[in-house]
Amino acid sequence: MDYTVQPAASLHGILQLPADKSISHRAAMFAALHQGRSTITNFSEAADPHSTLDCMRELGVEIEEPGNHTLIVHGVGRDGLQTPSGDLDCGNSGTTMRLLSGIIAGSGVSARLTGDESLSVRTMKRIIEPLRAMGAHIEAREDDFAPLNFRRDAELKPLHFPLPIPSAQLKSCVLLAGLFGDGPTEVIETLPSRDHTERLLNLAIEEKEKKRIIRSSRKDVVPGQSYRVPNDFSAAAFWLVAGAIHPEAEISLPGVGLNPTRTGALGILQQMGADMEITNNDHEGAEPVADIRVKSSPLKPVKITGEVVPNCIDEIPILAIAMLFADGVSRVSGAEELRHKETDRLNALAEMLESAGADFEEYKDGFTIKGDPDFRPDPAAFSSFHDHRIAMAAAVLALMGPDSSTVLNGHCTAISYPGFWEDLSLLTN
Ligand SMILES: O=C(O)C1=C[C@@H](OP(=O)(O)O)[C@@H](O)[C@H](O)C1
Ligand SMILES: C=C(OP(=O)(O)O)C(=O)O
Repeated sequence: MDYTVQPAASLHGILQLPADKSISHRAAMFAALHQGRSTITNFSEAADPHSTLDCMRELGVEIEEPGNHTLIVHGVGRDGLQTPSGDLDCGNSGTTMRLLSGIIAGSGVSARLTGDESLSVRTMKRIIEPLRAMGAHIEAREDDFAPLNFRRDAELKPLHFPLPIPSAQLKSCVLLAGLFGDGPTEVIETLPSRDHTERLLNLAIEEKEKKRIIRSSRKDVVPGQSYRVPNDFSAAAFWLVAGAIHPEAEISLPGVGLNPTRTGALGILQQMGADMEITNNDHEGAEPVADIRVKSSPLKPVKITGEVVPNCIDEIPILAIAMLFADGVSRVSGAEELRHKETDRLNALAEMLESAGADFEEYKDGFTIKGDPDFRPDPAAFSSFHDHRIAMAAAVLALMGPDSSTVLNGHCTAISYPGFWEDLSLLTN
């Protein structure tokens, strides 16, 4: 479905954001691996975490959804997963496929993991290699892509694994497989990526020579996952940028997850001069949360380099929109990973910004944008590339236009943010 976006005269309101997608996936998976009942509140209503729920049910885990965003998971423990009768359909969700692969490999259950058109062309070699080194048998299309077929005939061996890319999905996959092994599996991280897995599983972490060594083994007790999932910082980022670039804006976002391995975009927007206030700092389980308020702000250009990219990987499309309205040239480098998401996000941004008439140059690992506080995007029919984050970035850009624009296939926002279009109308009316 295509969505028409009218230019916004102002943006005002308080938004109840969707629950964090990364934490929702993990809450459901880890609750299943816990022996006993977990009650998770504020579980995400988005499509991706629901792909995870469907897979866990296929694996024999009883999950109740009594309403009001609550989930009751009757965990079966590490040895209680059952061979599924059909495929495990991971839908559009890279997190589901990569994390679940670690669990499937470890548990020894034979299973076939499938995905939609987008997920079926995302590389899985990164997880196949370490899982094979641990002893899992995996067959994949072209030895890289879904469908993935898993089989195992002996206990997994522990692995000492320096992460070749700063990916939280890869880190989590290996640590989850490690949970089933007798000896400790060690993942060595040089650039920190989101650490929800370590926090929620309470894994041992050693800091050594600026590296983090994270260990998992069968000795780790999988704790019950009874807590409230914080609201999604990655969803908040769209409104933080919209509020900062729009000349008549004030937006409040209560209860947002502010895990420091996720909030690179907050620091970047602060550096750009965004007028943001953070109050009511608190915790939901192992995760920090706070309220954020943003107001219209003159923005300065910024440089984002590879070291901070893992902490703002999903926010780079919307940060590019902020850069369009900054007073000068901004640059992003070390972000080649964006080419391996739901779509090639560097290419998608290039096409979006070209249709909008922006001054943009794409590189192999990033881009430069010549910003202008008076920039007005040309009205256009923006392609979403069926990628939720590209669709939402295009919508925020369209709010700044002189006339209405369209976001094609804008319903894909439901992958992470089912109420996105309603929230946009709430702010503009
Ligand atoms: O672990 C996670 O929940 C995620 C990790 C990131 O992917 P990579 O690990 O591939 O960087 C991120 O882009 C994705 O949206 C969610
Ligand atoms: C890349 C994303 O998710 P996943 O890898 O889980 O599909 C995302 O949500 O931006």
